[in-house]
Amino acid sequence: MTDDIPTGAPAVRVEGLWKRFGEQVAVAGVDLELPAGRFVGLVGPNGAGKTTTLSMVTGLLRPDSGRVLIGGADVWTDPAAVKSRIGVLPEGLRLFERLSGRELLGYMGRLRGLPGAEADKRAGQLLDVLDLAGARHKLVVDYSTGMRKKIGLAAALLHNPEVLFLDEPFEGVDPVSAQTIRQVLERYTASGATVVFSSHVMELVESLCDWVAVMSAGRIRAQGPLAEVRGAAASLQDSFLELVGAHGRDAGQSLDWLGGAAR
Ligand SMILES: Nc1ncnc2c1ncn2[C@@H]1O[C@H](COP(=O)(O)OP(=O)(O)OP(=O)(O)O)[C@@H](O)[C@H]1O
Repeated sequence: MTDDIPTGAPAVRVEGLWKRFGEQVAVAGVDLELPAGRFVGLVGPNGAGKTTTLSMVTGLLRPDSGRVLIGGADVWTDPAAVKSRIGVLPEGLRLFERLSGRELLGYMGRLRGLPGAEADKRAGQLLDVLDLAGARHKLVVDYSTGMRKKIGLAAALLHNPEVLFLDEPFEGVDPVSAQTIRQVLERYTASGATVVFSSHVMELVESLCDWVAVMSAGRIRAQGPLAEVRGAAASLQDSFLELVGAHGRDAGQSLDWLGGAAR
């Protein structure tokens, strides 16, 4: 992995994206240019606008204004061209709860236009790799949080998309499965595909991503190669706290009633 500036067309281009919910401006003019073949981390504090941005970028939520291009196709004017190119694991993913894991993947593969035999083959392979083979006949409604993340990831990967968008993909996933997911995603980006994922876990982003966008209060505060965004800071965490203005914030000192000594 290198930190050079990309020369090819970006995998994802976002121009002037805005979204308001009543009085609340959730996304306030976001511009992004994400190069192909990168592992991109979108980081920001709670309420920064990450989920809202990813929802608009993946065609799940209509922006108030702005434009999103994926592989040159406009998400909102040419959705069919975009949908076949992307895989999405959204926050609070809704699944077909009354299907088993195996049935769900077979069905999703067919929905994505794969021939039945190919859909079933890929479904079986993904269930094996993600350690869900033992639960393939269990109904999705009975899956744990981590299992739901993994089956959602499998569904997003089935059609081998060019760009994969993942909202907090490691939340609720055990360390062994997290390592597997990591390896699957690293292999996927090494072949030229792009992963864009949101996370609060800076160490994870620092160890996985080679490109980072930092968001706070609806705006992008920094974006670029990991080393550039980290700058002179000791860690991405330090640079993040600096960028979102969290250094020097009351870290609980005012809660003088809290703790055994105060009793
Ligand atoms: N459907 C909605 N209706 C009203 N306000 C919303 C809605 N969705 C998001 N918001 C507001 O928009 C802002 C951005 O929310 P968003 O979920 O995009 O942030 P986030 O960065 O993903 O946060 P987190 O890390 O906590 O998941 C927040 O202030 C949130 O309250």
